[in-house]
Amino acid sequence: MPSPKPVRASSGRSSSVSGVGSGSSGRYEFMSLTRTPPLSPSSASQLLQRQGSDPTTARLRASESPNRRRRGSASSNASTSSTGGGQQLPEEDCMHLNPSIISVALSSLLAVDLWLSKRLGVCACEEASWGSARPLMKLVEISGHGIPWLIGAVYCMYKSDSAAGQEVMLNLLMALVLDLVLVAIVKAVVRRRRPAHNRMDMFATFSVDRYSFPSGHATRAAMCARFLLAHLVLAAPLRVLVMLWAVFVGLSRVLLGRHNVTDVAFGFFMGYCQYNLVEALWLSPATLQSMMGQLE
Ligand SMILES: CC(C)=CCC/C(C)=C/CC/C(C)=C/COP(=O)(O)O
Repeated sequence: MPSPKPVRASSGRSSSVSGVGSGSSGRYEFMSLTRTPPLSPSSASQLLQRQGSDPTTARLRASESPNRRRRGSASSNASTSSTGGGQQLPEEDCMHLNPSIISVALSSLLAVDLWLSKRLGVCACEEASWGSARPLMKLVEISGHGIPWLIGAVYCMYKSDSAAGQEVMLNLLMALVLDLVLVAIVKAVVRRRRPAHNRMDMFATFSVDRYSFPSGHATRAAMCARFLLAHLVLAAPLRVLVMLWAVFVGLSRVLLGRHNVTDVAFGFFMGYCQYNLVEALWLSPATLQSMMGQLE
């Protein structure tokens, strides 16, 4: 069952077509019009038949010849369902006029998300209300960037003098690469634009990083925090610090205007799940030896 899709009101065709279907149901009639191929005289009359409840359309219908109208209603009766008012509407349009609760809930969530994210973007530029905190936020951004984490993992693996330490760092490296790949895939599929108030002045980004869903910093922060808490022996204050760091990295994405709230929330969720994947794919010395053996 097709569900209503968001309408792009900016295209020239959209605005001219929506003018035909004014009224509260215009949006959904407009949806069905946009799916129709370029209008020929016959398809135009079919479209007009589908606008039965609209006053403008009713006037247009009145100007049609009676013969044509009779033919039209006879053929449409075969494929229509009746409405409460006794009017006949194509089944397709009936479905568009009854958007599911889920799509309404999703649209509302996205509207709240955009509104809240814009309000929270208080460090989006120097002139913003918390603009003076922007340099600090950018430091937090760097602390969650992929490059320092990759360099840090390689350095620690190289410096570690125990096999256990090297194993942990190797798996952290694998986790970081996995995170970059998964985030790039989701960003490329979803293609959600960054907030309009974001300044694209991040260092070292891939082309998919022009998209904002999910936040790569949030996935990395959640995954790395779980990784460090599970594999490093840390005193309680340090454990709290690791968790606070992860939360702050996520929060800073919204304050800097880089992301909407939902990008960060989903990023945290995705990073949390990614850690489970890392555990499942854990590279032990035995696995590594057998992999090396297969390569030789
Ligand atoms: C060695 C190598 C290819 C490193 C690539 C590291 C890199 C450029 C990571 C991208 C990090 C980044 C800017 C992610 C975007 O984060 P969002 O939170 O803005 O989604």
